[in-house]
Amino acid sequence: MERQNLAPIPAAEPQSLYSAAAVRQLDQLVINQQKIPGLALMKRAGRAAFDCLRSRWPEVNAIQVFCGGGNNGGDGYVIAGLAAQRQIPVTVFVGVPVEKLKGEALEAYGFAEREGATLVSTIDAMPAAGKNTVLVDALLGTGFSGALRSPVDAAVAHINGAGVPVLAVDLPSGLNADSGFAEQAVSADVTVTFIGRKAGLFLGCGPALTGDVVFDDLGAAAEIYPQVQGMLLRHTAETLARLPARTADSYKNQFGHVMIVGGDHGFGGAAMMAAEAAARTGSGLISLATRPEHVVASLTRRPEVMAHPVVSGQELEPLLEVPSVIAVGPGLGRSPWSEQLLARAGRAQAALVLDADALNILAGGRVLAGIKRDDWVLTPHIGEAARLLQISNAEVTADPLAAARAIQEKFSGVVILKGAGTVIAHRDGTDVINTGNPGMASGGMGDLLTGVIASLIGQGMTLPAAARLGVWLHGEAGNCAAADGQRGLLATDLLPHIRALVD
Ligand SMILES: NC(=O)C1=CN([C@@H]2O[C@H](COP(=O)(O)OP(=O)(O)OC[C@H]3O[C@@H](n4cnc5c(N)ncnc54)[C@H](O)[C@@H]3O)[C@@H](O)[C@H]2O)[C@H](O)CC1
Ligand SMILES: [K+]
Repeated sequence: MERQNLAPIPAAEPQSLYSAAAVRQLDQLVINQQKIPGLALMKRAGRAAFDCLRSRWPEVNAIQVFCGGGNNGGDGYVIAGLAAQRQIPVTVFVGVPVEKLKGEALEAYGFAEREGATLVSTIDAMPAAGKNTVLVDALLGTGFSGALRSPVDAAVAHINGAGVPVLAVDLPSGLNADSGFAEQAVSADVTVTFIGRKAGLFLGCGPALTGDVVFDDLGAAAEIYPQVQGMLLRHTAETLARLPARTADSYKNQFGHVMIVGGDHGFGGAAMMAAEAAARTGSGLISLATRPEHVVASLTRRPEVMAHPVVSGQELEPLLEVPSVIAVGPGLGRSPWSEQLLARAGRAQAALVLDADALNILAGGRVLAGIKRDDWVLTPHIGEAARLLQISNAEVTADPLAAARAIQEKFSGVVILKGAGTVIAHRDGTDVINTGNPGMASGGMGDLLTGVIASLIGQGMTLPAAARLGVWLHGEAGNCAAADGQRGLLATDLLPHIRALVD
């Protein structure tokens, strides 16, 4: 089926993510072009955070602010001054001696002092946190780098051990603004971030550390944003409207033909799961090329799926002309049989989705060596990404954006690097989708995602749009299925929710 050349779907309310460097550029543009001085920005930041604190914890009767030596600390001093002005008892941990403070941070320190905040220079001088105490983490923001140095590390541990609500200013201290990597970091109930949403808030450890993310543009004008490069678009959802509508005269071919290739000895379930996910996402025709022993099971479980027994790549060849998209990988394994199937499918005309062991075989460099395709989607998790790049898992986790882009450069196509925040790298840029939940870290979830994405491509979406919508659908279905608890969540629990979301 000729894939309709659908224009990329305009994402619903795309929210932009930025690196720390890009936010500093935005900062400077606001100061220079809008003539808003840095101190005014700091006061707005402090005010935004303070107002968020009061609205979230109206019964607060004591505030403890932990200030670092930079402008993140400066924001903290503004918060302390505002609290003191309103007779809320406030104690500030002055993390860096006042003689080392400079510029706006020093002015903000003077504001807190004049308004009567209690300033202490050691952690153990901080009062015990009572029931209605709220802690404010203003230690580190976008200026953080490297491992936490003293006394910030002790302050972070103290905050995390206090057992009372925590508001993080701009970023939870210890979280890398670009990658979401964190070794030791504040765990917050809410993070108030300014001017630009940092990518790290939605990647890696970010979602687990930020609590709710509240954004305040501090008055930055809309025309400031397009001037900054390196925008990462965070799509909360592609509009579903562009999927072909199912009308009375629809015919099954119109919704694409997906073929799943996989299911080596003992792994037939994974392949069938992907086939079922494609069916639930709305594909008209689904076929499965798998080991003969899985054909009967497949036919009994899903008679709608056309199961083909294949014992070699040669047998697979003639089947490859028919589908509009082929997903290779669910339960594929790494046997000679597996390699033969990938070698053939990898050169088929149809668009491809490669997952799981198809990626591990590709990483081995013997099968499809050197091949690059614009019309394939690779869906590695951290370990598969590390193998594709021949680097360590830790290096991938340290900078998922860079890893996803590196894979895209090496193999072309669209790369979905799965994680707490999922990164989608493609020719025109990078998207981050943060949805799903920890309950989804169980077997079969990846097989489902493969089937969903293959189905959306088969229904005519462009590969980047199918990747964005597929990741979002998969995560949202996981959230719906986990409504009554994440423990024991099974991949098959998502299937009815996928169907409901696309309907
Ligand atoms: N445009 C905006 O987003 C606005 C941001 N504001 C706030 O300013 C900070 C960025 O301030 P900056 O001074 O550049 O950096 P930080 O305060 O985040 O940190 C620098 C501070 O921290 C020390 N430090 C760095 N790494 C470590 C480490 N590993 N261990 C210990 N200490 C470390 C460094 O020595 C400095 O003392 C931004 O996040 C916002 O909160 C503006 O106020 C409003 C507009
Ligand atoms: K902070």
